[in-house]
Amino acid sequence: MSSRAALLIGKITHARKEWESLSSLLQLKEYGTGSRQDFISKLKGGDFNDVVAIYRSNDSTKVTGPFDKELVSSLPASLKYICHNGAGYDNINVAACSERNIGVSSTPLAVNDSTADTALFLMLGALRRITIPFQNLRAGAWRGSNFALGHDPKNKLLGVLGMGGIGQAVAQRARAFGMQIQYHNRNRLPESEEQGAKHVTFDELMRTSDVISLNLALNESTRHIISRPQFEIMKDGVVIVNTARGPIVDEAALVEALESGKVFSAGLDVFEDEPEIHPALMGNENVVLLPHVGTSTWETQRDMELLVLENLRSAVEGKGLVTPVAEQKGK
Ligand SMILES: NC(=O)c1ccc[n+]([C@@H]2O[C@H](COP(=O)([O-])OP(=O)(O)OC[C@H]3O[C@@H](n4cnc5c(N)ncnc54)[C@H](O)[C@@H]3O)[C@@H](O)[C@H]2O)c1
Repeated sequence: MSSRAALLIGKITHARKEWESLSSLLQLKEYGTGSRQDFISKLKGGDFNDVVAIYRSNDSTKVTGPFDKELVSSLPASLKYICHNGAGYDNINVAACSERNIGVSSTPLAVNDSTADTALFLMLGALRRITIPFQNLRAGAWRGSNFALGHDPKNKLLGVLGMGGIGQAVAQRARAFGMQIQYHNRNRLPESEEQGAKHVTFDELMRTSDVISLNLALNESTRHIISRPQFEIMKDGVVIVNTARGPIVDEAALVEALESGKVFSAGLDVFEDEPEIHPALMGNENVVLLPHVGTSTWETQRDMELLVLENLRSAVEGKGLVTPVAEQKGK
């Protein structure tokens, strides 16, 4: 039996067999449930001293809390890789991991289709202000007295902020609905990959888009990147779709912009203080709300788990991580 171990934090639901097959390479340990305090005391007590790679499930932040500086500094010296299940990894302090030479991977690509499908679902729902007839029908009022006409996506200008894997999948789908596409990204895409989408400045995207889809990662420079000054310059009647991360939008400013009519409607899968939802969003029938279910399909959940395991296997076999996080690419 190998003296090296892998540690699963949280659960694997769809690729259990594939996880167990790693036992030919490594000893397999698990920390399924517990508390941050208990986890840290096990780390300090040496229970995981032979662990070279961690599989970190998406929901395990509920068990251990974020992998912040404190937790990263308690990880065993043997640890070389953290393979995280999730495209967003804002609950891992990557700089602290890099300082300790710990490689971190996430699960981009696998999430693109289901998250983009969710964005389109929210966009179409928001354009139609679908919450109103949804609620009225279930209340036995058929369309209801407050029912009003919505808007078509056709010929509208969609602004994609963050043209990575999900942003591109959103653009591809929106094109099929007859939308024009413009985008702003940290780095402009090669022209061959733009598929007709126009690269514009952040300001131009804010000023001219009919619908704005948020598809960028959350970090210190993108927190509240959409706040009062941005709402002020947007077109009257703009539609906002957020499937990225809640804190990218200043939620209080969004509430004001919805209440003033500046924003026609919003489709939100993510919130600033999940699972708490701003009461003014909850009470606003012009908002379509989902409880962070962007990747909640059988196919995508399995693909994500398999990609975490692919990263873990490749890393422990000495071939490096397959999908390292952006901050560590090329290292
Ligand atoms: N709702 C969900 O369930 C769900 C599912 C998957 C991912 N997400 C979120 O979606 C985000 C995007 O995922 P992805 O896989 O497309 O990531 P990605 O890394 O492929 O794309 C993000 C893009 O944003 C760009 N970017 C970063 N900072 C920017 C800035 N300040 N201005 C403009 N562009 C900027 C990057 O250059 C990159 O092209 C993730 O970080 C995650 O938080 C949410």
